[in-house]
Amino acid sequence: MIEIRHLEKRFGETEVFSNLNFRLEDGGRYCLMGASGRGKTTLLRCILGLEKPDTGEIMKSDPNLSAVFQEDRLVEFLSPVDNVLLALSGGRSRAERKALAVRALAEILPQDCLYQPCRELSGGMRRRVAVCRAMLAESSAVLMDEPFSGLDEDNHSRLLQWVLREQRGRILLLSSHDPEDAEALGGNVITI
Ligand SMILES: Nc1ncnc2c1ncn2[C@@H]1O[C@H](COP(=O)(O)OP(=O)(O)OP(=O)(O)O)[C@@H](O)[C@H]1O
Repeated sequence: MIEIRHLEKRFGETEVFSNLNFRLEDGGRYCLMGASGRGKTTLLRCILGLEKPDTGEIMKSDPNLSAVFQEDRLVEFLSPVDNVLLALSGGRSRAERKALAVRALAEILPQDCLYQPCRELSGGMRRRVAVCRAMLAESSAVLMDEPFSGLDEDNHSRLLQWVLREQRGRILLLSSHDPEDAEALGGNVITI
């Protein structure tokens, strides 16, 4: 569970948002919507603890969150498989973790990309790696900032369906400008 109470954020004299209130339930799917510049990225950064709100509270029942940022933040010289492996915690053998990463990536990327350095991949492929890494990480919530930007329609809907299948009872909160994403997430829209 993540609960936001009376949240306010300003940058200097500029108010980004104020008196923001909502609650995200475990297993819930939520689409964060709002015109450009309304503060979606700032809000996600506040929830992730990367930005400090000026007033209000953010309560999390579990602090382990995973994220996809607007930029991919991949390790460029590593392959998709190795990037995803970096996010997989211990508890399983390396061979098991690798099998998990390969199986997941093979569902959303062409097979011949799995072992290429990420810097050689297209923008859309890199996006899919970033999404896969966040979804496979152990976390209680996955926060994604416009995760489908740069993807064509086919890959967009395939990746979205894959994300929904991989949710595993966690909170899913993603920002998007696309009403079809909101609909696919069950119509739970948080407007900012
Ligand atoms: N570090 C910062 N310093 C000053 N102003 C900032 C900072 N970060 C964001 N802002 C401002 O806060 C406002 C909200 O920005 P934010 O990136 O959160 O919006 P957004 O809704 O995610 O936009 P988009 O849909 O274009 O990604 C903007 O006016 C932006 O210029």
